[in-house]
Amino acid sequence: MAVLTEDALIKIRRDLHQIPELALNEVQTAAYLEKVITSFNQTHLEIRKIPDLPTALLVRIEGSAPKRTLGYRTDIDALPVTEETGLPFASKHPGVMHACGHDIHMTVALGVLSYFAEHQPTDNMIFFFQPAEESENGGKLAYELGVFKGQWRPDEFYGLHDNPDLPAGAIGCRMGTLFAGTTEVNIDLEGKGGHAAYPQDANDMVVAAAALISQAQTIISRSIDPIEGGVITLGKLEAGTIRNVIAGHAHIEGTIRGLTQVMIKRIDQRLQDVGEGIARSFNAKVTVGLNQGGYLPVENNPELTKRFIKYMKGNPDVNFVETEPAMTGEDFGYLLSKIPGTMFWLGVEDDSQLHSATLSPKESSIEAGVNAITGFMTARMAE
Ligand SMILES: CC(=O)N[C@@H](CCC[C@H](N)C(=O)O)C(=O)O
Repeated sequence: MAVLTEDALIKIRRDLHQIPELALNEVQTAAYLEKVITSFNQTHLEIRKIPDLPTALLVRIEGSAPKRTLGYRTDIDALPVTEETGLPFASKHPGVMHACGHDIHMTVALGVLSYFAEHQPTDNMIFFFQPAEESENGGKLAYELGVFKGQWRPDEFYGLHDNPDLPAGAIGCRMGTLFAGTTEVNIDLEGKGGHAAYPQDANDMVVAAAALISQAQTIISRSIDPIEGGVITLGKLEAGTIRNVIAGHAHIEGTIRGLTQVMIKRIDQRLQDVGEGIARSFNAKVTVGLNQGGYLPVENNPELTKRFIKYMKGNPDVNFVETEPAMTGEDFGYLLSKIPGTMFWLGVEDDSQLHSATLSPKESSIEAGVNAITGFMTARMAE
């Protein structure tokens, strides 16, 4: 296969959209990606699998006169969301959806890869198709497995995230922090179940969980500098079995966001404090589990990002938008803490937010993204 045309890219995106898989289970997705990649010109290309991270794929293209190795990363996992777009190519996997646009990310990466497979780059290139961005820290897992060593270590790493708030095909970026760091939150409350009619003999964890959730929201409004900001979202609550049994257990899952490690640690500590307070006041056992894993703030490298922005601003075919930091998280933050690089947005123009069941990115963004990235990589290699 030659360089992917716009029609081919859209077909690939729709195929991938129909087979979304959760973190570390991206088996069909990885097989599909491999099939597409093996259809490219293989002359200078090497595909590598990682036995301990079996849904990851790495591709190396040998440069003709390499001065460096350029890395490009895409995430490949999906979310436990039931799709409500009504599209003819909607998810075929019940309860799972590419609701964060990773189908777009993968397709753009394949488009860029197809170009350089056909037009040998001067620098070496590494493409990393990364499992488990939404949870489970795929980037960190790969790094800790020693994947990026020797000829597989990029000198610089680039990656994108789609953005429904930007016009289709626009490139958004900023110097400094692009995305927040996050902490995954798991809270368990243990009390005593009982009959609905006899609360005095039980210890109701629905009421304790409700109090904890309300108090947690005061952390941001009362303990955090409003100029700096932060987020606590508790997105999942499980408790009880039936209306007339007092629940003796509740489970809460959520996420904390801050633009600096200091801020994240401060919010983490305050949530621990709230958990201890609820334990005392409800005579319950409260376990607050906090795990940042690889979701460090996404810090763009100053030198490389300056070059990136200069290229995008100077390219008349690119609609470049200087963006504000966002509270979205990304485990690319971990890889950028080890290898310098730049993360940026690709506009996909949609009324629905990321992670929503109706997200429907504009497909014209794909070819625009491929062209902008291919152009940037080519220009970078000429420096
Ligand atoms: C771009 C995006 O939506 N990323 C996810 C990353 C998840 C981080 C982690 N699992 C957490 O939930 O804290 C996001 O939710 O921002």
